[in-house]
Amino acid sequence: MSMDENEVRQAVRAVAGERATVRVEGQRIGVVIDASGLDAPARDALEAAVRMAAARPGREVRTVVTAERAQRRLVAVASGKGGVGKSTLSANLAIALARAGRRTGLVDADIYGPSQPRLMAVEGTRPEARDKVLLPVATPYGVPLLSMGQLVEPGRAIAWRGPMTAGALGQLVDADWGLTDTLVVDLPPGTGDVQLTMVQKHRPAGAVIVSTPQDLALIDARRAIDLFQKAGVPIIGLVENMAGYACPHCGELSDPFGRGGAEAAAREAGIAFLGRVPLDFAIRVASDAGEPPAARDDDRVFAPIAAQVAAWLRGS
Ligand SMILES: Nc1ncnc2c1ncn2[C@@H]1O[C@H](COP(=O)(O)OP(=O)(O)OP(=O)(O)O)[C@@H](O)[C@H]1O
Repeated sequence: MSMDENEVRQAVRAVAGERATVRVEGQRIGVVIDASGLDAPARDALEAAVRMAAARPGREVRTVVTAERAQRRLVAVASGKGGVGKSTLSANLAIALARAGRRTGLVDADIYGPSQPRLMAVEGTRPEARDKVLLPVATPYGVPLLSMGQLVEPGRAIAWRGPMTAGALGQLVDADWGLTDTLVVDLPPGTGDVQLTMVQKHRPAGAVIVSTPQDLALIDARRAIDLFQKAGVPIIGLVENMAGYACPHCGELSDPFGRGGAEAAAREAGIAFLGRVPLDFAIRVASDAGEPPAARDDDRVFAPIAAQVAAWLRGS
C-alpha cells in the first residue's frame, strides 16, 4: 500500500520544523532528528512528538537523534598551592560570567576538598544519570554544577589515583551540559594527575591562575603557569586573592602583605593581571553560607574579573 509521504512530512514538520528529515523505505518510516543545542528533556520531548506525528497504522517508525557537540569552552581555574581561594574564585567567576550573559556551568574537580556544593548552596545533592551520562545539578545562581564531591559518599575522603580521577573528571566534563557554552573548572591545587588530564584530554580554552600576594604562593603559581604553558594552553591571566585587608568595621583596605607583588609577578611572566580580591571577612561568611558575593547586585569585585575573562573568550 502506498502511503502519502508528503502528508507524513507535513505532520512531522508541524512538530519539529527544520529539525527532522523524513525518509520512507518500504513499510518503515525513518526520521532523523537534529537535536543540536537541546538538553536531554527537550530532546526526549521532541523525539516523542515526532514519533506521534509520524505514526501510521501498520508502519514502523524509526528515529535517529543526532546532535552536534555544542561548542563548549573550558576555563580552568588553578593555583600552585591549596588554600589560596581558588574555589571561592571559581564559584564567583562562574556566577559573574552567567550574570554577564554567558551560559556558564561549574565543574568542581578538586579531589582534595570539593567545596562547590556548599559554596553554591546545593550541599548533599547527587546528580542523576541518564544513559550513564550525568545531569548537572541546578543551583540557585543559574549556574549548573557537577562536583567530584557528588560522586562519593558524603564525608568520605577521596583516595583515587590516576586513572580513576581521570575517569571521574571525564564524567564531569562530558556530562549533559545542554546549552551551557562555558565551563569553569575548579582544579585541585598543584600540578598532579587531574591537571595533566585536564590539559591533555579536555583542552581548556584558557586558564585563570589564582595566587595570594605572598612570595611562596607566587612561586607556586609560576609552576601552575608553567604546566599550562608547556601544554600549549593559554593563560587568561592571574587573579590576586586576599590582596589587602578590608576592615570589617569601616571597609578600609590595608595591605599587610605588601601591594603589587602579584601584578609584578604577572608582568614578569608576561601574563595579564585580572584583578585583586581583598581579604574580606564578609566574603568568607557569605561563602560558608552558600551565598556567593558575585550573586549580589552590589558586587564590584568579581564582575570586573569576569568581564575580562569574557572579553578574552570573545577574542580568542
Ligand atoms: N578573599 C577572601 N576573603 C576572605 N576569605 C577568603 C577569601 N578567599 C577565600 N577565603 C576563605 O579562605 C578559605 C579557603 O578558600 P578556598 O576554599 O576558596 O581555597 P582553595 O584554594 O580552593 O582551597 P583548597 O585548595 O583547599 O581547595 C575559605 O574558608 C574561604 O572562605
